[in-house]
Amino acid sequence: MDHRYDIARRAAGGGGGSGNSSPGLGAQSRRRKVPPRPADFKLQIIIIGARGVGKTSLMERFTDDTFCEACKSTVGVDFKIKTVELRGKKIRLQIWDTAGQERFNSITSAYYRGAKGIVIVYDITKQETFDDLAKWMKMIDKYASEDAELLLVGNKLDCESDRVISKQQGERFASRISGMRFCESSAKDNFNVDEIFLKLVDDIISKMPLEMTNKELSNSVLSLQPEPDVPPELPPPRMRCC
Ligand SMILES: Nc1nc2c(ncn2[C@@H]2O[C@H](COP(=O)(O)OP(=O)(O)OP(=O)(O)O)[C@@H](O)[C@H]2O)c(=O)[nH]1
Repeated sequence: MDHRYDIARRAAGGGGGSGNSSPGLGAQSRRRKVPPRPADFKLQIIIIGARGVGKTSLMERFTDDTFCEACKSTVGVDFKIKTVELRGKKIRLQIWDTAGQERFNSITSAYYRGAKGIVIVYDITKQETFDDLAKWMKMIDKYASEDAELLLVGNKLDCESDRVISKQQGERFASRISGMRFCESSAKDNFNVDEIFLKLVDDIISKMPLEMTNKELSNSVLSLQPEPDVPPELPPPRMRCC
């Protein structure tokens, strides 16, 4: 793990309150929690890729440090929030997990536009999930913002003995697309998971104009708004449970 990346714990209560309370205040006041410092801005990241490659597992490993062996397939979209600190900024990440099944493409495509970062996942043990990458790239070309950062991820690295896609193949694919990064991960073994998201966020903020990272962003697409920002024509995302 690269220690430049410092994941902020969402400090609900910030130390339990008792250490910050005046002794003369009543029980009600002693219980009052210190509000966490608000995030400086918000970023949306979307995870795409074929069915069963581990999109939900990567998201849940990153946000909750959990792994589900037998997850249900995502229907439409799901999301999770995580706040991180990078380059002295507190960033609220809204991570959108999309269904890999083709029949949901018309729903999931609506979430591409607002994403500043896109994680494209394949399964290193399944050839067809790698072959599908061209299709996902077409979706990106059609629906995503041109300046979105792209990261290709070969997941299920713990299944090395079943590997059919070499690391070089993944690297080669990514090298053909301008600015696309590549890495392999295991949501199961928690390998490279934080790195995927934090590197992507670091890339995004390093390319943002300084004034956007420095001051209030009330008029920008990155401004803090009530969550989630569901495209207006869509129903709210399904809250998935394993
Ligand atoms: N061995 C191994 N299994 C994994 C890993 N990541 C996910 N899985 C398993 O792969 C299956 C599918 O994982 P999901 O996270 O639901 O995949 P998904 O891409 O979100 O699937 P859809 O929602 O159908 O698009 C589950 O049984 C997971 O437990 C991994 O890193 N290693």
